[in-house]
Amino acid sequence: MEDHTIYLINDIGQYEILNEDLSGLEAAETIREVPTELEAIVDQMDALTKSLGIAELPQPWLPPLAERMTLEEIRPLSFEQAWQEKKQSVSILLGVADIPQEQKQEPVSINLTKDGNVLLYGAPGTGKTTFLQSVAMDLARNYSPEEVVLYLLDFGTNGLAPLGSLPHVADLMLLDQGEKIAKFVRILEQELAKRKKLLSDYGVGTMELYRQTSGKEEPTLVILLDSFEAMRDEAFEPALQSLLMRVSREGLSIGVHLVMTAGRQSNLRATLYSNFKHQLTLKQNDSSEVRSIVGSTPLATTMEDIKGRALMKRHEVDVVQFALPVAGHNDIQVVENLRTEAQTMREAWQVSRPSAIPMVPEELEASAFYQMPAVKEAYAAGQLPLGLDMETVETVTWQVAKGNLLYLTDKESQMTSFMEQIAKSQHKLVVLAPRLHSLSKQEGMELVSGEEAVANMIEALAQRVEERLTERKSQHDLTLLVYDWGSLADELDANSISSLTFILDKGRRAGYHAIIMSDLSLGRRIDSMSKLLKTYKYGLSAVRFSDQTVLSPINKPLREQPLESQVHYYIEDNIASKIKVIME
Ligand SMILES: Nc1ncnc2c1ncn2[C@@H]1O[C@H](COP(=O)(O)OP(=O)(O)OP(=O)(O)O)[C@@H](O)[C@H]1O
Repeated sequence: MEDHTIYLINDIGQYEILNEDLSGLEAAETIREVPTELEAIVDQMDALTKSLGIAELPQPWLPPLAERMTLEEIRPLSFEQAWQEKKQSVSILLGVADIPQEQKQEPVSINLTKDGNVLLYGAPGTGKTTFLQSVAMDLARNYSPEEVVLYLLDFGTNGLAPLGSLPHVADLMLLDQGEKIAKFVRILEQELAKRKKLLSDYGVGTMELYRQTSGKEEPTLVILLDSFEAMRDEAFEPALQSLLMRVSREGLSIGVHLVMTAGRQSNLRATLYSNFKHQLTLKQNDSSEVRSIVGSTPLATTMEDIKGRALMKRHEVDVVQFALPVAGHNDIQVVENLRTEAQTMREAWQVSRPSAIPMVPEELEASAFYQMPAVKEAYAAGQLPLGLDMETVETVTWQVAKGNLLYLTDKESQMTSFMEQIAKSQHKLVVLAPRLHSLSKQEGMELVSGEEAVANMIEALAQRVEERLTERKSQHDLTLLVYDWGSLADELDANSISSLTFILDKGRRAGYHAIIMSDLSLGRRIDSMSKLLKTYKYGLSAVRFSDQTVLSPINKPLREQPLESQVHYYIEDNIASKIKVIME
């Protein structure tokens, strides 16, 4: 509290009071705050103008931008209705811009069809993930899943997960799903190539012209990527970076767009970020970082520390408050409401949804495999399903026309398990096994073991093959299973081996097809049957190519990784691919 008393200091240094204390404060019992003169005058004028009934003049400036707003508050809409309407282009509503020099605040949108890609930077916790949530919700409410398809790459803190159930979302990928991301890259590469070809077939330069000339339409694909920097040093990084580069460069004309967030511009290559027409930034710790993104502006040093408050270069650099995707008093409520609305949209969309990135299950249970519709169909059609293609997830079956199938494995348990799988087929089966084996007799198959019995069976079969060849019967009649050739070979004499070689070599033309299971000792054997097997280019291998020399396709990987559990090589026409099998 200030003391306004004026004193005279006399010759002997004493204080003499010169004025009277007019504050009246001595009378007050407790004094907490004294109004300033300005406040007292303002209060007095306020009371006076009210008592005289004088109306307030409008303020010459707009109130400051709201710190929280939702998309719905800026532009209310019903998604059911919006999905029905045909639109010329795809745009996203970001929030509201403050333009004090023009005394206005206005909604800000970005037209993806026209401008392509968006890149938002920001220090940690400034609102990057929320921005992507809003972009996804705005797109989902305005465009049907037939018009816009979203791919979500969530390398941050799972912030995009609540959007997963939107019917527009083809798939959601997390940082630790490298295999899925690698597959996503391949799928998108194919999609880009397909779209470019569509345009060239019709001799047009944009998707809009393609729509007009062909009468057909492709959905706009939007890739939302949160936390660009987080993918550093991941195995998929080079492939994904090169895809992002391609999309940022070529995506505009073919309707594939990128909306991405990152911390700092210096973490990206200039060749990448310069392809983004719109680069925006939330608060940064360093104002020079802000200037390098939006250009020189005094606003760089005065950015307020408000969540979702950004700078965006339009005609000038403007301050923009991003809208929240949905209402909610706190983050938990926002996430809850996001989930609910995404689910409501999913239920409302009864038409087909975009295809997810096909992935085989981490662990393929035998029971689940046999329940798969495609597997059931294959068995019903008389085929033998071998496993699921790792890339397409389609069922791979034994193509009898391609020849006898060689199965190489160093585990007997895998041979037994494969045998059970074969026994479920409708083929007429004869199994030749060594004396010691762990096979149990299965319905529908004739199990022969022991030297004599096997030798007799081989002679009988060889004779039958001769007869059928003369009778010109070539229809698939019998499947011969040679179980554990490595052990069986040691039990057979030269005659039996030569007859067996004859059955395998000539039997196919007589409808006698064979599956041969062997351990890796096959590589060292020099009998006629083993020599024949070593010429096979059709088979399954449970071991790496670097561990065996029998099956050696032309596309052998240079640096071969160990095979993951339940993954085998499937070699057809000397080309290898990976399949997931139920053999463990
Ligand atoms: N537009 C907005 N309006 C109001 N609050 C917001 C807005 N955007 C974000 N927030 C709030 O700011 C906080 C951080 O948001 P968000 O997680 O999106 O930031 P981030 O930059 O992605 O963080 P990180 O760097 O940790 O990934 C959250 O509490 C969120 O609710």
